[in-house]
Amino acid sequence: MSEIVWTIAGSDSGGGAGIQADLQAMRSFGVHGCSVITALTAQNSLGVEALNPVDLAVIESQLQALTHDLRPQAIKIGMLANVQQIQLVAEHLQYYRDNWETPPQVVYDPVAIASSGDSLIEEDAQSEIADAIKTHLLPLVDVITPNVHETQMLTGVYLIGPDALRDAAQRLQQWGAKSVIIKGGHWDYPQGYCVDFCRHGEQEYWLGNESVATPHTHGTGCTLSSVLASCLAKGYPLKDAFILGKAYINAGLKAAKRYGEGVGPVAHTQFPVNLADFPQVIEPGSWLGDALDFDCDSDFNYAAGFAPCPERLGLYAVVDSLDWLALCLQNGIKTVQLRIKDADADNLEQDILRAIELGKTHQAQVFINDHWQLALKHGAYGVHLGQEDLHSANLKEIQDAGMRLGLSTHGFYEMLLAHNYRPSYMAFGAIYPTTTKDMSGQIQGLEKLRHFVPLMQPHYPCVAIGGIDLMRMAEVVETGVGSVAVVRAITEAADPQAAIAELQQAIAGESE
Ligand SMILES: Cc1ncc(COP(=O)(O)OP(=O)(O)O)c(N)n1
Ligand SMILES: Cc1ncsc1CCOP(=O)(O)O
Ligand SMILES: [Mg+2]
Repeated sequence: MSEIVWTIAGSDSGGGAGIQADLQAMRSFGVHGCSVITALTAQNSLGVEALNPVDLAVIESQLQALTHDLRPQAIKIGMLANVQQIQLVAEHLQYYRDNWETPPQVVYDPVAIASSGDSLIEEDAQSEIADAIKTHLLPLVDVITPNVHETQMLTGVYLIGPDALRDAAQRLQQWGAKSVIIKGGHWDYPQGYCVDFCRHGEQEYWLGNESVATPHTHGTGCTLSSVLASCLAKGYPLKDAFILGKAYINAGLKAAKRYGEGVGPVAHTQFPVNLADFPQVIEPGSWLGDALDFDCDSDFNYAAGFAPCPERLGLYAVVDSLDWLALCLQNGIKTVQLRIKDADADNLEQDILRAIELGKTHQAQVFINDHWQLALKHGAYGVHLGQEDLHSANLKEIQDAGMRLGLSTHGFYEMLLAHNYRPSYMAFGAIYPTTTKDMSGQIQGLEKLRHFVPLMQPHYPCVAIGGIDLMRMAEVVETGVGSVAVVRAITEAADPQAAIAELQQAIAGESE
């Protein structure tokens, strides 16, 4: 545990929301949570009996103590009971931004109404509070996570459909929030589903799943924003944090129990491990995409379910020439990819044709990178595509031809997006830094690979790629991944044949 996350929020005497939920969620994601308490709410499962805002001087002293030591990578802000508290917290955030070398990422959950329906802000000052949030806080916020009611309160936009969510999110961005996640828990659109929307800069992400049938939803908003802050502190991209937050909430709702006579708390479980808890990435052309009226390009070629390939692909050589491909096959590698990045290469079609033939001669799985039309034309065993190819390649034709489809993924969001297509295998990368390709900002590391493999390997062969060599093979294989793809470990080896033999041994677990 090396990352620190602060929660600046209210205490919930009932133990289901506020600081009490935040610290539990942070613990589940392996970060150290610190707290700055803004109010001592008196509440139970039936409702809020008193707000009891904490004096500004007491909030200030907590912030000072944490500023002197325990500086955070991320801050989650929850209940701020009045305009003065908003101003004080904003002043601090501005100070961190101006004076700290690495200012923390700020996630703001603008808690206004508890799940019981009771107000969590001083009611007679609602419009002043909304103004103070917009003027002072939003310019300093990285991610704001309002629910439907809070979105309407802040923007005045009535959320009748997806375009209204887009509009409201853009307004919040215009007031300064870099990213907006609108939680659809109360939206029920389409009926029976929980759809959440994220606008990150200009990008849009929609996640959905069937609503979990439980009345015990207290603390879901606090929990989601705490998971987001924890994941951002760990360096995850927002879209991956969004996925994990939703999966954690779904698991918590399924495990939620009744305490008291009213609305029980969402349960706190662990880093999500069950695929069934993960949301669906909603794409145009999918059932949920249609239900939400997403524009769908006429040439969108959605296809799901591709021909299978062996469950464990073993050592997977990725090479850029026919000579290398032949050498790998001659030395017993059964999975090889021809990755020629120059689309105008003189002999491109000839090389692809020959690679396909060589694969057949050696009874090996030869995948063609990028050039899916030529792969189709010449009957390749399979193609390997990146996520950016998904909307341009003719997936239906690839599927109909019985050709295998391998897909690249970089993180949890892309993993779930790839899952929509039920590919033949899924690749995760880059596990380590590599000089073969610019993967800056996309290094996954072993910790994430340890999460990807148990989630996806029951459904697809999984491949680890990026910066893997003989030295690192043992720790990669230890994750359980059934295939390891390498470029330089073979092509830059002093003795490539010997390197292939050693890599094969290591992947089979036979090395010392
Ligand atoms: C096995 C395997 N995994 C990932 C990749 C990367 O593919 P892609 O994202 O299409 O990027 P380019 O290779 O085209 O640069 C791969 N080639 N093979
Ligand atoms: C093509 C690709 N995709 C993700 S990492 C990578 C390159 C892997 O090369 P190396 O094994 O030399 O690090
Ligand atoms: Mg590619």
